[in-house]
Amino acid sequence: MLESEKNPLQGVLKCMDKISTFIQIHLSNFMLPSPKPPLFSLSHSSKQNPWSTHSLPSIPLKNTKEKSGGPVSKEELGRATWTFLHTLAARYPDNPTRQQKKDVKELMAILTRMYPCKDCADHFKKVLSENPVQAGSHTEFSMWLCQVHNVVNRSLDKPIFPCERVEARWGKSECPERECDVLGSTMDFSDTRL
Ligand SMILES: Cc1cc2nc3c(=O)[nH]c(=O)nc-3n(C[C@H](O)[C@H](O)[C@H](O)COP(=O)(O)OP(=O)(O)OC[C@H]3O[C@@H](n4cnc5c(N)ncnc54)[C@H](O)[C@@H]3O)c2cc1C
Repeated sequence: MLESEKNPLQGVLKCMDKISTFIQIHLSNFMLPSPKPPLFSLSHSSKQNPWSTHSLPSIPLKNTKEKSGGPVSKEELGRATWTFLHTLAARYPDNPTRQQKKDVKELMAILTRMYPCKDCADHFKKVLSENPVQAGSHTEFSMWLCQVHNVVNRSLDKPIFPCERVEARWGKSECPERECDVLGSTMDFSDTRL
């Protein structure tokens, strides 16, 4: 005698079980599709990206020595900060306003508190206390910055930079329509698109 003949409900239950399994398999296929390749990639090789013909162009990484993302090293942070500071000094006006003098002093003081390398910030605080900021003119500020950079260089056994060459290294490049001018006379900071 068959099982379903013993209990007619047994056959119905088995059938429902099969239907339930079928639905579960198809639902999971629908909700978890096979992984698709990324829309675009920073890699140089189009072979790695089968969708490359439909994607945005690859962005070449400028400096292959430096990492393309993630936290920066102490050296990268230092280079970027010195680049910012020397560029700022290169654009610093011959006759700064009282506010501009105040701003650069404050910027240096902020570095001693907030520079994201605690040892460097502490060391720079000491350097500043022995070499107070001189920002009375463009030449004064860029020379002062060169000298304090040299104090840091010396402490790290790095070569001393010849400060008479600071203008050649960091000096004003061509800035069409004075767009790099630190005076701010041509910049409208109230423009929210900036
Ligand atoms: C405020 C500050 C404090 C720091 N303190 C520390 C610290 O305590 N310990 C630590 O390990 N690192 C510190 N660093 C980082 C360190 O100074 C270097 O930036 C880092 O070691 C990378 O050095 P680099 O050889 O690539 O050239 P960097 O010193 O970063 O210089 C970048 C470029 O500036 C030019 N340059 C070099 N010297 C001068 C100068 N005197 N005037 C003008 N231009 C110059 C050169 O062309 C050089 O390639 C500090 C950085 C900053 C901004």
